[in-house]
Amino acid sequence: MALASGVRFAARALLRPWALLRGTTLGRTEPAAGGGGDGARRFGSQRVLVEPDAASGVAVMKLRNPPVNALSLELLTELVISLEKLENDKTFRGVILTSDCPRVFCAGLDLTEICGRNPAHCAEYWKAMQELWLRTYLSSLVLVAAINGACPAGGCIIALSCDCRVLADNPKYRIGLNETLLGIIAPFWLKDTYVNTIGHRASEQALQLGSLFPPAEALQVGLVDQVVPEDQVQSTALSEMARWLAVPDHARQLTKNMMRKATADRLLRQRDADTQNFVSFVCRDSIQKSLQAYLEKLRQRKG
Ligand SMILES: CC/C=C\C/C=C\C/C=C\CCC/C=C/C(=O)SCCNC(=O)CCNC(=O)[C@H](O)C(C)(C)COP(=O)(O)OP(=O)(O)OC[C@H]1O[C@@H](n2cnc3c(N)ncnc32)[C@H](O)[C@@H]1OP(=O)(O)O
Repeated sequence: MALASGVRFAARALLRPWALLRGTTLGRTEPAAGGGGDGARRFGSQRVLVEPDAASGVAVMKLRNPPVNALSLELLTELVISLEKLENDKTFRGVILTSDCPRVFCAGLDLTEICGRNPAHCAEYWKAMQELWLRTYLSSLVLVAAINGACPAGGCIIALSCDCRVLADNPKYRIGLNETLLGIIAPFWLKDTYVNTIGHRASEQALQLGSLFPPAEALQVGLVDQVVPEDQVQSTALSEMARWLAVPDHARQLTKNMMRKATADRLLRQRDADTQNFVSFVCRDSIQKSLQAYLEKLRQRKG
């Protein structure tokens, strides 16, 4: 079901002008630096770099939307399409998601997509966010997040929808759902994903407080599976991948589906209502004011 809706979304995206706007170049293939054969060819789009390794069946997908990988509409669209491309290619069994931007894995929702925008734009944006979550949460591929930077809010959503998370041991790289501190509320499907990962009580506390966990605490609460020195994030993600790929695909995929389907179905059943909730909530004057103030604060705070 999610696959069908993903295909529909991708087709829609390709037909819609915004998918082609601002320099999006989907499906470009080019040799990796220093690379030679098929396994070293990389492809992707302007904001998502894919480095496939056909021999191992693993692709590294890098978010590159500088300066902070904010989830713009274009980035969301390109992530969905790149993932779909890998899912449709039977060569690939696993994807490592990481950042191409220094110090930041992903800054979450691109606040400029919901500040001062009209309701139709906010609705389109939120549908793209839902689609990325559904697509990653239910992916038949093994997804490992190699978290090499700060990972707040929407960044944490992406990491949580992976099967496994490896975080670089740097106190500046905090991870969590800090929505309440912005005066906004995590949607129910994100809350469910949090609860599925760290349990009810820990989620209740962390969500209300808007906690952003430094690495040791993130490990302790179960938000990430490994914390390693920064220069070992990629190699550890590859070792984790090998562990997950040692399991026969069909058994692992059916088990993943059994564990996650109910959570995804809950959103699929009320996707339109969730979109309407989001739009009416973020378009309120009071919410717009607090988002605007938060953006201003970010712009003034340097370093
Ligand atoms: C009743 C209720 C009913 C219904 C509810 C329905 C729906 C719920 C509603 C909403 C749910 C939303 C769920 C998800 C939410 C989110 O993701 S919100 C976004 C949260 N993100 C953050 O809080 C992170 C903010 N950013 C940072 O903390 C830092 O930037 C960083 C730690 C990521 C990186 O720090 P630095 O490297 O120091 O970089 P700078 O801070 O200097 O930033 C550089 C540049 O980037 C701009 N920027 C940063 N983050 C964002 C962003 N998220 N969106 C847009 N722009 C961002 C920042 O302003 C700087 O810009 P310039 O000054 O260079 O112009």
